[in-house]
Amino acid sequence: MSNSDPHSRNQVHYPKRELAELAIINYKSIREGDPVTSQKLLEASISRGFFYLDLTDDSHGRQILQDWQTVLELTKKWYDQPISSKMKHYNGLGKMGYKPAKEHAGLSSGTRDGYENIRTLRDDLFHNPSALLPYLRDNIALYTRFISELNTAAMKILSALSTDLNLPPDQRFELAHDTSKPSKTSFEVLRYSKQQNLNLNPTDQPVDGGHRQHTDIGTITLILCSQWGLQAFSPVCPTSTSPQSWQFVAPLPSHAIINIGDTLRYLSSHKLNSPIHRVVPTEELQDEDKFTSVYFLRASDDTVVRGVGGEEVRAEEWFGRKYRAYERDVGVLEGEGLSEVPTGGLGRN
Ligand SMILES: O=C(O)CCC(=O)C(=O)O
Ligand SMILES: [Fe+2]
Repeated sequence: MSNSDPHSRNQVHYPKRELAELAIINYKSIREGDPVTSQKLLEASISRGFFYLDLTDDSHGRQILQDWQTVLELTKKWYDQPISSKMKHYNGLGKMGYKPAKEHAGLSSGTRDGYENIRTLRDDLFHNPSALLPYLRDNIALYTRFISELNTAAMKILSALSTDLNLPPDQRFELAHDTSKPSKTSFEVLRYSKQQNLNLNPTDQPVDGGHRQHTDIGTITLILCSQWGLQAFSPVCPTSTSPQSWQFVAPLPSHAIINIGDTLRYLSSHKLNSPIHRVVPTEELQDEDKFTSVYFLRASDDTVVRGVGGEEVRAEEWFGRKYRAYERDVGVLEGEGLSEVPTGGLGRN
């Protein structure tokens, strides 16, 4: 195995963790339109729906990595204020601004999630800066550059996939992402509180924490994270007879983690896979909070797709339905006939 192989590299430190074997896609090659890389990208998007994007040997990739560090520093500082100050920026479920922990269901029935979130809508950044959180507005040049680069990366991936799938010009995925139309595209930074008491729970009851299993709502998700916790469900096909398991997605330095979301699965007539994933607290991280920075590229609000059960749904409506479902406990969702929503119809809630 080569040195850049995520499995050989991480097995040394985490021998007991089952790892997801994901393809590594070189961003520079995607930008240059290399057909071999593009084919590899398509295969990864059809199979796991998860892959790494190597940002190292491209100037735009390096700019993303550099700006991410500055954004993280600013965000960590913001998170360190008292909850009462942060709650002034809470605008409700699925809205821009601050989200406190426990708003969504947790990893198992009866528990709640373990992360706070700051959501910035791309539309606010470009068209309505007065709606931004003040610390973002004070650094608007940085955020504009960073989010523009993240958007370019996500759009390059979409465009390569449209070409790989030989889509006719009027059905290319890019067309559903017209930036002159409103969308729920957002940049978010999640903070998972450290789980210091995880293994000291005397009753062995499930505890609050992590991020419930779900599929993402939009088209392309680009994750920047240097800490463990993200897991992908395997096998990807719910009807497969091979053993089911959760596999860790190892954080690789200087690589983004990309996954496909529901809307792109629907737009591709279910050819591309929108993988089920979750975040679990891990023992090694109990002395520090985990931060995940994510760009969620989403189709414009008026995009119509055939979703769960083949019925038509607007992208905006799918967003609202997912958030209402994320909030509800698994048992409640079943009672309401909504258990397919968090995983986009992939059969596990
Ligand atoms: O925190 C992570 O690693 C992933 C977060 C995630 O899956 C999400 O916000 O949709
Ligand atoms: Fe997700």
